[in-house]
Amino acid sequence: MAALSVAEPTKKSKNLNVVEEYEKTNPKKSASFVVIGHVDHGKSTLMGRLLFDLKVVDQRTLDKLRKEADAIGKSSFALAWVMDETKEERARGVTVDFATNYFETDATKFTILDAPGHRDFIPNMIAGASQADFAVLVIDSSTNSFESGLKGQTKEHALLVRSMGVQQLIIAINKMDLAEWAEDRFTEIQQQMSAFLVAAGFQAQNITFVPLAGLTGENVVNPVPKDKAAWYTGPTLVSALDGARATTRAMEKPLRLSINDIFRGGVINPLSISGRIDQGTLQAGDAIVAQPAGETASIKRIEVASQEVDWAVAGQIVILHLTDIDPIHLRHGDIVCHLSSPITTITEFNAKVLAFEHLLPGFVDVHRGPLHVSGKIKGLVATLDKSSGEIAKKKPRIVQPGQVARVSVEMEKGMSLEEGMRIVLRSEGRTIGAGLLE
Ligand SMILES: Nc1nc2c(ncn2[C@@H]2O[C@H](COP(=O)(O)OP(=O)(O)OP(=O)(O)O)[C@@H](O)[C@H]2O)c(=O)[nH]1
Repeated sequence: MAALSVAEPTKKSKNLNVVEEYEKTNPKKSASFVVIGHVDHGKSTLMGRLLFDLKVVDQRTLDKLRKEADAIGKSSFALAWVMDETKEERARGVTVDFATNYFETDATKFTILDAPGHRDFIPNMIAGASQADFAVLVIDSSTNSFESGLKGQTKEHALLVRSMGVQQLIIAINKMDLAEWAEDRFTEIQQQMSAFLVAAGFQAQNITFVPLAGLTGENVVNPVPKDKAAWYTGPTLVSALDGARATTRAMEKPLRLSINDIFRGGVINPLSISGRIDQGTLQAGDAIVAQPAGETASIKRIEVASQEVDWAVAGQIVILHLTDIDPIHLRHGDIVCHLSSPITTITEFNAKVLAFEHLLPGFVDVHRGPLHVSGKIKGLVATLDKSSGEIAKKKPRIVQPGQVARVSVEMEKGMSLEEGMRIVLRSEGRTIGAGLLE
């Protein structure tokens, strides 16, 4: 008698044309963004306000947070805690996902990547920015705050997301209540920021400025009343978010999904992974390989936003339940590909990077998403013009902070990388540069 197999049979693929299936659904646009800005400029409060006014968070939750905040004499923090609250909620649920928040408007499904308020903000921000379609830069407009932010993280964050390939910015000029909704204050900040951002390589038409107040809510979801700011006729934050250009969904490209989380040992789903599909499509029954582990598996079931689905496309964050896999070698940060078109694993590359500190040939850690490998900058190929990308100077001896340069890098071990991927160079725990693989 044949031995009984305890393994569940591999699910048969329906062999769908996923791109066609997707088009049939007449899909809503979807977009993801990071929230950046100097400490205390109001990032968390603004996102809390947005989620509350869009009714993602209900009055009861906010009342509860208000009570807790009042109890420690910090009533204004209730809105800022909304993001943490939704995170915790999710952590208690079954479909634990990374620290993101979802919301929808009539036009768009949004993902807020990298909820602000993390202690270790820069590395998180880099990870978030490397997946973002655009960034919301929050600036405190009140007296002296904008100015001190400029010396602090306002510029640094803007440069950082630019170097990670983010091209669109929404500038939330916040705390306008404290600036008494003064038009000249808004204009002053807008002019200074525009000059800086254009010099940093953003195109003026890709930057939208919105005056608002996260704490009191004007111009976030609801327009500012005319008696407060008759001079402003532009969009609210939500309409600016809706107006952001649609994601270029790289659906036709080979599947690439960076593993964000691995869940082992469930009874129904012994091995599941989550992550965002950066490009390509997938469907139940697909044969996949995680690189560089080289671990193969079959997709048994797919979940998107807690719903079981037959397929998923670039831009979606998915949970994949896998079979036929030996999970030992799977790692956070591995890239899931179709078995038929795996990503290459390389040990050398050229990259276009923005320097945060002086760059010289020498040792660096190369980070891609959550993974990193030791390596070295072999050579400084050229410095580049920030806006045109043309060569400014060949073989510089050193690259200054703020400059963009092409560098050649060698790694001690292979990493799965390909053109267009975003990498970060760190040395002694500090980010010294970030950019794109060429
Ligand atoms: N008056 C006024 N105060 C605000 C506004 N938005 C935020 N604040 C206050 O500014 C302080 C900082 O707000 P947070 O939302 O914690 O700032 P953050 O940028 O998220 O701070 P970190 O996460 O620590 O970087 C809090 O006391 C808020 O209540 C606003 O629109 N008006």
